Amino acid sequence: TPHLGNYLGAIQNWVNLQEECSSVLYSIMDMHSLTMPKEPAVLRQNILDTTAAILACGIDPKKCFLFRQSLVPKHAELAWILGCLTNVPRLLRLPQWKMKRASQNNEGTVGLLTYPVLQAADILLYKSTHVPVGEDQVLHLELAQDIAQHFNKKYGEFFPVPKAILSTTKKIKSLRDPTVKMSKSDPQKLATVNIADSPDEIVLKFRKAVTDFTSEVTYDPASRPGVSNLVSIHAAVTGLSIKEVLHQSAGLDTAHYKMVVAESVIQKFAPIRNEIKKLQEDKSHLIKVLEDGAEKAKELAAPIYQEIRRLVGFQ
Ligand SMILES: Nc1ncnc2c1ncn2[C@@H]1O[C@H](COP(=O)(O)OC(=O)[C@@H](N)Cc2c[nH]c3ccccc23)[C@@H](O)[C@H]1O
Repeated sequence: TPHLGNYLGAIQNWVNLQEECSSVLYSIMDMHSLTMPKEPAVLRQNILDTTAAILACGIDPKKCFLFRQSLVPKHAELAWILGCLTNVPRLLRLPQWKMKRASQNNEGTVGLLTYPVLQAADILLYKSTHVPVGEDQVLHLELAQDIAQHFNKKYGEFFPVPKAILSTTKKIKSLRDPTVKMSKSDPQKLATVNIADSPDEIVLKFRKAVTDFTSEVTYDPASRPGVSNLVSIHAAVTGLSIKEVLHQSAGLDTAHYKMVVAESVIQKFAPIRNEIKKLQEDKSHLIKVLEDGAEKAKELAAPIYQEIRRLVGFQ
């Protein structure tokens, strides 16, 4: 299920975008998910849980395309074509490869290495013009832009060069190591707050959050990354500015402040958590949402992919 970073850096904006834009696609990236080893039963459950969470956050399949990536096989087909336009050294330089490969005994898989190419295919298969992402994904989007330009140069102007819509929320950091981003794949259970966590889990994770030896609450990400991360989270979930949050917290020590932030997170996600639980009970509804969305996505992709086949010489 999504974590605080996903919600504050991404999903919150997605809900607004579906209101503002006429053609918006959101996808449960189950093929990307395989890049980190998973038991089949776990993956199956994650797909449904993520869908329930996304719907509970306010994504409305009537206002957007919401679908499961692997139900639209053209993502993989296009990734192959785009992979043939991408240099291996470029992929080897990407920080996510280096980081995640380290967690696989430094023996990353082909899937992990070429994952950003699949991401480019996710975007270009629909001739997308704008991609809402957090700043951690900027390098991947730059790769998609370069691949689009490379394709256009080789085969003639075809893909729009997709632009990032960057979220205003800064990267949310791990609660155990505030120098790295909060991440789904973090092996430390206390590092990542999921939006469906129980109040007790949320309190525990914030209580154990790594800060420093100064008890005052200040915002200085460079020299005090731990407490500054808490301030960022507090501001983002309450909708207040950093200044307002600091003003409210004047006089608190970090131990008390952690509980204030935990409480604000609990408050923010209580209704979403209840809605997730309700949606999880209706598995067939979740499956149908993803299948209906995939049919719509396939229709949108078909003529574009047909043209790509012609351009590269498959037809
Ligand atoms: N700690 C954090 N703080 C703030 N924002 C964060 C944090 N962690 C994640 N995000 C944002 O959440 C979205 C999904 O993140 P993923 O890492 O699953 O997201 C990823 O790993 C992508 N490769 C998924 C993907 C696959 N295909 C695509 C095509 C277009 C856009 C995205 C994709 C992202 O917007 C990300 O910026």
